[in-house]
Amino acid sequence: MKRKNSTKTQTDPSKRPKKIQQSQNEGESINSKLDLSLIQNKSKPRASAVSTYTEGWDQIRPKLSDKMFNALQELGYEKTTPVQIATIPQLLKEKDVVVEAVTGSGKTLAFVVPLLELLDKKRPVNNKTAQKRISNEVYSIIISPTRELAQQIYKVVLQLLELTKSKHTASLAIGGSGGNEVEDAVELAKNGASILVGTPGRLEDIICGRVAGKPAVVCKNLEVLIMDEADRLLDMGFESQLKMIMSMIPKQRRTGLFSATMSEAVTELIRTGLRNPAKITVKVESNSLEGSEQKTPETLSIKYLVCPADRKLAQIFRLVASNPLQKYIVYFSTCAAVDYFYKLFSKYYGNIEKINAPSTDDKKMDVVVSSLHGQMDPKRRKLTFEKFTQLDTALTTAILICTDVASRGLDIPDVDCVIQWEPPTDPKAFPHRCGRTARAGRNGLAIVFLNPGREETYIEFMRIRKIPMSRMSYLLADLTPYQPSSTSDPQHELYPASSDDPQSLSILDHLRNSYVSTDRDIYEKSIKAFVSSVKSYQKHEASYIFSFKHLDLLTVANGYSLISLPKMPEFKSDDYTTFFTKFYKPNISDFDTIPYLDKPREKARLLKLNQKYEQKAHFAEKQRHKASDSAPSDSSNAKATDKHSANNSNSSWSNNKLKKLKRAERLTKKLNKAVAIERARSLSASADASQVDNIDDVLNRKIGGASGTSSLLSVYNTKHSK
Ligand SMILES: Nc1ncnc2c1ncn2[C@@H]1O[C@H](COP(=O)(O)OP(=O)(O)OP(=O)(O)O)[C@@H](O)[C@H]1O
Repeated sequence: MKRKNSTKTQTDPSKRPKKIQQSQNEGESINSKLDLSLIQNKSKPRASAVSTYTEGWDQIRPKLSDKMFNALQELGYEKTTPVQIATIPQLLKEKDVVVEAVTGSGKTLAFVVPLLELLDKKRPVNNKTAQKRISNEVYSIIISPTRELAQQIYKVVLQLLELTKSKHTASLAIGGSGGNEVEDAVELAKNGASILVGTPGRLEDIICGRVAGKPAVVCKNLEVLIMDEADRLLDMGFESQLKMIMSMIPKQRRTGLFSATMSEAVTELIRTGLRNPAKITVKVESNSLEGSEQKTPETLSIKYLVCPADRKLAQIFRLVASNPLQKYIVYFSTCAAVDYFYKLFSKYYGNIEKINAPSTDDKKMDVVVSSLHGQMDPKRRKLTFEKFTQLDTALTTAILICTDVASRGLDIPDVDCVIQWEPPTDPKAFPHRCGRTARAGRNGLAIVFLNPGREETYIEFMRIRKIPMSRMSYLLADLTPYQPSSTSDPQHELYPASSDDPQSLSILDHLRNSYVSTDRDIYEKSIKAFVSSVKSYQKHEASYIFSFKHLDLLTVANGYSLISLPKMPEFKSDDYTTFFTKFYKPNISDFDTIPYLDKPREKARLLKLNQKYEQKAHFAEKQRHKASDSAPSDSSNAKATDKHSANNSNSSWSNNKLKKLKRAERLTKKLNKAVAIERARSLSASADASQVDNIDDVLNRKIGGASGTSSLLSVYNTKHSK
């Protein structure tokens, strides 16, 4: 892993790619074989620190306009990257393109530059033409799968429009942006925008008129359609929107599909939406895959770390401790897992809740934790993304915890390390996640955790897909790499026995005791996170590697610092006992007693709980009346019972009565409990929220385990207190 004073890299001009093979022929693959020898450089990278520089912008044919050339120089883009030198001429020559090039290789400029140049050539906007132009005309559409990526592309477009002093305009069309959709559509209908950048659903609304009742824009003179992350657009189920948009725009247009990974599904899109496209594939010569190319940038080092699921958290904390003042992205598979681990990380690093708040002075913090996932409010997503992007790692360590919503296309400068808690369910997402680091020629490290055993096959699985990985050593508590002794059990070749690294597991107990069992919000999040992650594991496309039946669920649960196991069919009844004996010795017997730390929320919860018990009590009383009305007298009942046991007869009448009586007896007991609780509540009704703990004490004593797990815990506690 890169140390703080080691550097990100810049290519020595003398070591520029020796050979870039290009084909101007349609349908022929363009193979840019790159010699990516790098040199260390002590300074922070500049925008131009692209190790894959090839030719100058002036080498592009047909030539770029002077104003575009100058704008690119002004932005610090001194040379083109291979994908740019290969793609821009094709689009300028009005050819359709399908472009596959590794992450961080500069695909955005590869379509934005020719798009602006084409519009200036084919649809110039000046005083004369402006009069001829239909006011709400759109000349170009760029489609992106996510809001964040659309916003990022939009920024690049605006920057170049401004620097080239273009009269063209651009507009952002993304769902849930917090704006008024109707107003936006009316504004577009009035003034139009030469370029629309957006997500498929929102673009479809605007183009097909779903918002304003009729199309907000006129597309009959549309020149260029770009679909970025094309395979992802299809994976996300946007095919119908894409088809609808394509049906509303002229067939005589230029179309470009871009991604770092192309899938089978894209073939159909190419067939229906593109006309004889040039296929451009930028390949990277691999050092690790001998004689072959790889599908990830050469400056990206991908490592796997094999360890049991309950050591991952400690490994991450140790990694961060051994490499502070860096930017980390940690991927989880579900939104619920992100929410939970965001809380745990923030608590662990001691800056909970300040992080995503707008007014925080991040610079004062040592470790800034933030989170991002698709179910977050769009405004918060935007804010978090911007803040993480702007954080300066000279002053702070920054950790972004996220789902795959942040795996595609996002260009966050200076991300040093990407950590994957587990491989993504869709193997295609893997290089995209890794590719959030090592962008534009900088060095970067991506680490993926693998459970020992079957999951280690993933290394070969990725190698076949031209994604090389190497092993990373397990970090010990003193932050040195683990080295097995010659006498070590072969099972512990990759990581030590838990008895040799007790700190790794004691971190989990610390988190449980300090946070999960003291804050109901975190406790509930822990359960949701675990359940959602287990479900997600079952969805792995490579299910023969990620075999659910081989997953050690109890170790996974321990890795989540759970204090109770959720009721899931996947757990056998003795799993509960195993968990509470082997992994966690609970110090809590009733989960109803865990309070929300947020006082109004806790008050509302207690009120609800109270109502629940009142209802139960009411019901119990009704049942008792019913039972005593219809039951024979005690003596006759006793007689019946005696008779029943003496004769061992199975008279259905007496059996039913007996059951009813027993039920009534149970309900009466519950009623008595509820009455006692009610009494305790009315005593504390006038008490303020600070007395909540006392109420919990009462609850703790009076209410039995609410779930199967709590009863088990009670059994466990009883046994141990003996
Ligand atoms: N010619 C260039 N010279 C220097 N930097 C460049 C050049 N072109 C692009 N970059 C920078 O490279 C970074 C990555 O570019 P971009 O986001 O377009 O990559 P990408 O290929 O689209 O990656 P992904 O597949 O992850 O979406 C950006 O920060 C961009 O500013």
